[in-house]
Order: sequence, then C-alpha cells, then structure tokens
Amino acid sequence: RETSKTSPLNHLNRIVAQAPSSPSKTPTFKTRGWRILFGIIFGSLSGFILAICLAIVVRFFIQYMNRTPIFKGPVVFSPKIAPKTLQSAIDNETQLLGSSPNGKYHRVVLDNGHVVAVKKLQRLENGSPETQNKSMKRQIQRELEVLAQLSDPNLMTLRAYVRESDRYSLIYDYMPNGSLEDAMMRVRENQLQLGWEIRHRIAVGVIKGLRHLHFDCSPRILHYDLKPANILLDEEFEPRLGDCGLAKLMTNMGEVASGYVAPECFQNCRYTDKSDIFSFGVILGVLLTGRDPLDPFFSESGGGSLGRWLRHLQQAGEARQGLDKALLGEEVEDDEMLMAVRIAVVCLSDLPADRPSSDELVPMLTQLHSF
Ligand SMILES: Nc1ncnc2c1ncn2[C@@H]1O[C@H](COP(=O)(O)OP(=O)(O)OP(=O)(O)O)[C@@H](O)[C@H]1O
Repeated sequence: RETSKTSPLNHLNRIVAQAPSSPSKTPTFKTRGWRILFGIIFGSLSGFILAICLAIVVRFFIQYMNRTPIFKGPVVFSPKIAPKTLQSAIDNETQLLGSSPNGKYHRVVLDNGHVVAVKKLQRLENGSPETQNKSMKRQIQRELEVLAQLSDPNLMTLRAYVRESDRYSLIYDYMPNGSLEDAMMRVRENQLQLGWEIRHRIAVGVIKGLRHLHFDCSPRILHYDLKPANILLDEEFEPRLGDCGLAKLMTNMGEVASGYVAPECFQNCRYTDKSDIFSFGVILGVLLTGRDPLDPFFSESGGGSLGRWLRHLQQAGEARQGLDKALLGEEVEDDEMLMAVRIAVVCLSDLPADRPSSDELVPMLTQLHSF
C-alpha cells in the first residue's frame, strides 16, 4: 500500500539507497586495514630500534664503568720488590749499564739487597689529545701486563714498572754476565773465551725464547729488536731475551740495530716473525764468526754484509774459513759449526718465506750432530 503512495522517483531513490555499498566506499575499509598493519609494523620496528639503542648505551656505560684504571707510580709483579721503596731506589740509581736513544739501563740495589736492572725509557712524545693519550697509556699498560706474564727460562720477565706521567721505567732481574754484546766484545779483545759448546747453547736458548714468543703466546709477540745487546746472560751463560715486545715504547726502533734488521723492514716496513728470524741469523753468524756485523770488513771486502759473506763462503765450499779462529779444533765440532753456518745462511735469506720458522729452527739447532 505504501508502494502505491510512493512516487516512481522516490522508489528509485530507495532502490539506490538499499543497493549494496558502492565501489567508492571499499578503499576506506582497506585503507584502515593498511593503517593498522602499518602501525603495527612501524610500532614494533621503532620499539626494536629503541631497544637496540638502549642496549648499546647500557653496554658502553658498563664498559666505561669497568675500564681499567690507568696506574701511576709503581706496579709490581714480583714478591721480591716492595712498591714503597722501589721509587726511591730508582731515583737514587748509581751504576749505568747501557744507554741508547730509547733510554738508559741502570743497576739498582733495592732496600732488601735484591739487585735489579732498570730501563728508564725516553718520555713518550706523542703530542696526542688527552683521550688518545689515555687510550695509549691503557694499551701500554695492557702490553706491560702481558710482558709480566711471560714465563720462559729464555725470556726476561718484566718484574715491575713505574709510570711517571709519560715516562716509564721497566724493572728486570739483573744479569751478572751482562749481554751477549758485552761478552762478544770481550771475546774479540781476548778477555773472555767462549767455546762452541757455550755459543751453541746461547743460539739454542735464543731460538727457544723466540719460539715461545712466536708460537706459545696468543696473540703472538714479535721481538722487533733482536740483537746481542738485548740477549742477557745468566751465571751459566744461559741466554734470556730482553726488551721483548717493547716496540710501542721505543721511539727510535731500527735506527740502532741496522746490522740486525731484515731487508724487508727497510724496503716496505713489513715486520713479521720471519724478520725476527733474520735477526737471529745475524746473531748465529756473530757467534760462529766472532765478527761484528758492522765491521768495515764487510763493506770493504765481505760482499756488503755478514750474511752475503757467509753465503758466498758456503757456496764456494769455504765456510770453514769464516769460522772464528778461536773455535777451530776438534773435527766433530767443526762439522756441527759448518752445519750451523748453513742454518745461518738460510735464516739470512732475502725473502722472508725462504727463512725457517723458530719452531722449525729449534730441532734443527738442537740436533746439529745428527745431520
Ligand atoms: N737485565 C740486565 N742485567 C744486566 N745488564 C743489563 C740488563 N739489561 C741490559 N743490560 C746492559 O745494558 C746494555 C743494553 O743497554 P740498552 O738497552 O740501553 O742498549 P740497546 O739494547 O742497544 O738499546 P735499545 O734496545 O734501546 O735500542 C746491555 O748490553 C747490558 O750491558
């Protein structure tokens, strides 16, 4: 009945109104869905990023709080040294043992009668900003702690150190027989006789100390400055490597010991364990020939260096002529020494890859007689 009252136009309007929603309204629903989805993704993403940032901040804060403090004054690793009296003993030091552009060695007698060797290093002139300076001091501190942990009969262990501002003093055991440099000088001046047995023992001890640094320490330690002045001799002439791993504290590395530095260090400043082996080769050459690698003889008529001279003699089958006259004697020992010359020549190869490792050299040198 109502239909009958409605005009055709109204009827049409009602049909349009009751018709299912028009296609123009569908995107509104979809957009809302996308918005919700986008909101969820954005919310969780920003929450995730915020959590990461917070974790980083907390981590840095914890790291900052746990930072190793930078020690000033004496840091002692040996029960034989009293920190309280160490500083005054160093200040009153008397006997100078050795001196180089990197610092000075003194013999110091402590209050309790214990004798130590103190290396007073040159002031660190880094001129760096305070923060960099601090991180450098922290790094040096960590490295000194590693050197204090070294425990091998053929290495000088750091017993203590004292830091005063940018100056470090390193304390080691005092070695009554001085260094191999001192000993070889006395040998050349006929004030000391060192037979092959002792020289061989010194060579074996040096390579064992080097093997400990190269293969037993993690990360491996390179010596960087292996030379007779850094090989100390105890009462039985057993050698101990001194100044191990002090590269960061030495401001004049390489200048002093040019006769012992491997060629690649001059050419491309690349220092590896094989560069230490080259220095060992020169030391073995010094023990066998009794000559100083800086002897003018080598530049005048020895082919330019101890290594080239030894190689030339060995290739010509005349290695015996290179041996220290004071060593020549029994035939068995001569054979051992000639084998040692061959080993020295390989260690002095120009290419680092051609040199044996310290690990290979220990059995080669200890079993000379079996070759
Ligand atoms: N622990 C020690 N006991 C006894 N004498 C030592 C000891 N350490 C060093 N010496 C003496 O000091 C000398 C070395 O002095 P120093 O280290 O200043 O010279 P260097 O090794 O040529 O210098 P650098 O290594 O800084 O280039 C050795 O030859 C030795 O006589």
